[in-house]
Amino acid sequence: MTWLITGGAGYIGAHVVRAMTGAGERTVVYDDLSTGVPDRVPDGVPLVVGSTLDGERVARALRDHEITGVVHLAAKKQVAESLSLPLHYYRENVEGLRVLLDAVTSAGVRSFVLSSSAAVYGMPDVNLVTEETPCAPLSPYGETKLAGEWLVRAAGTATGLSTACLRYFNVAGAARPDLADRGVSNLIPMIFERLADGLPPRVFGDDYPTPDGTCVRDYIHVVDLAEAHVAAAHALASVPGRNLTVNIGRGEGVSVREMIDRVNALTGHDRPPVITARRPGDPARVVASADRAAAELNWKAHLGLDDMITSAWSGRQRTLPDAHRRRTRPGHGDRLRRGRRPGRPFEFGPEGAFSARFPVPGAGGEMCGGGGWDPGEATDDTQMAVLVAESLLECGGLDLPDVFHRFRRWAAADPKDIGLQTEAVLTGGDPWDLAAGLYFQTSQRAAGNGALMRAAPSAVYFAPSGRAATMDAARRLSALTHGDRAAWEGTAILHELIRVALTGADP
Ligand SMILES: O=c1ccn([C@@H]2O[C@H](COP(=O)(O)OP(=O)(O)O[C@H]3O[C@H](CO)[C@H](O)[C@H](O)[C@H]3O)[C@@H](O)[C@H]2O)c(=O)[nH]1
Ligand SMILES: [Mg+2]
Repeated sequence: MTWLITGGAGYIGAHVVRAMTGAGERTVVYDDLSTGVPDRVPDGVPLVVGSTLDGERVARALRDHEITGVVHLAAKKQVAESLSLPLHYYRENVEGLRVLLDAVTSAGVRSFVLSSSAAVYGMPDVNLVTEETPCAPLSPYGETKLAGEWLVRAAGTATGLSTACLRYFNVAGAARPDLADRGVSNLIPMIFERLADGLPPRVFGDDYPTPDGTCVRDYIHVVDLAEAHVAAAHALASVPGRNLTVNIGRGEGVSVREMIDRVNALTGHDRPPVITARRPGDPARVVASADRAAAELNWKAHLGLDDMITSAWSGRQRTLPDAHRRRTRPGHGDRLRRGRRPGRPFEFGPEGAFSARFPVPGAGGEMCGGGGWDPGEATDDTQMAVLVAESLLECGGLDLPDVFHRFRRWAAADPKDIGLQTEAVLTGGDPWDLAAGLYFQTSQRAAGNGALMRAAPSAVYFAPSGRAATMDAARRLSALTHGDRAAWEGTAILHELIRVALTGADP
């Protein structure tokens, strides 16, 4: 069979592609490259750049490559982000799936495997979660996964399409360092971040009703998870008209504290964690019953926690080497001449990636380059804007020390370009709330440009809160790197203009 793997350039997708080709299946990757990276697609596997919201492009890919099965992994997957951008999640995860299924059922595809999540269960009050445990998702993300399962099952029942919904538990690890997860929003990468920064890992609450008081999860190696897709593909092919829903976990609980201890031990650290407040919405315990997977898919996990940790650690060493190794900094020109680096969605995106994700009717244009930047490459200002956006979403609001910390880590990682003032403030080693002011006192100079250029995410984020909140946040974000009040006011005015443009409010 020939399988279309949507999201095949992503972290999990890249592993699924390799497992499927390893099992002798032909594969084609379909990915909008919003978070996927073309480098992850193996040689010899075609890559079609497109969104699943683009029914025409999907239909053509199904036809051109004579697709007989689909594994659908393309989706948004950040729980916190889904709380602030629910409509975006419904569009990408539900509408994107509906359009895809429309094309799939018209094209005569026989099998469909959906990437679902334990997030459909919400806060399950059971020792082991079976597929019969009631679904009560707690986030728009989990809702979109559950709604996706409904779409898939209904389409299967109506048309005879064989379907499998795989409910992933907590995925970790990598087959090879270059395939590792590049995100940092889950427990293992977050422990790594803290250790690498010389900080104690954080435990989000130790007063849960669990043996050591910390949350318990079922961690599954991405290589095992990928094999579960092969097993599902085979199970569907052997019995047409099947509708399967299966947990993909190990059936073994690991607490946050146990995880931190193990990471410390395996990576040569000795940093006891700090206990912080609970993260809202975290269930105490989510551990799979893996019985149905064994019975229906003849699959079970083989790899353990140590493999997950050590393989993820090797991946991190490879993708973020500069941040913690380099102490001496090359000159500005040298930095601008440096070649590729792993990065943001459109950095070095191949032709077509931008317009595929953001189709503008009537405009055939792609981004242009200049000033040492390639077309579609994220400049230093854009990189800082992304840091602001990530901090707002991950912290659930304005956390100035966190933003400054992200800026400083970015500056220390030798970015391709950085403003002189921004660099001085971020690399000087002064505390976050003093650094910009101290620099201004001695230099008496602080251009407004840098703080202005990263305005978009905070302006969009605070727009619903009104003018005062928006301008106040703008000033404080500006003040992280710029000591001059003129810079703060300029940034505040730009925020307000964006807010007015977005909401139609009276300026
Ligand atoms: O620095 C950290 C990071 C995480 N945690 C804790 O570690 C546990 C695991 O957190 P993750 O964010 O790694 O994973 P979640 O279980 O919250 O969420 C994962 O499982 C969900 C399903 O339940 C969804 O699929 C989601 O996409 C996926 O990230 C949680 O108790 C969390 O509070 C900490 O204590 N400290
Ligand atoms: Mg610049």
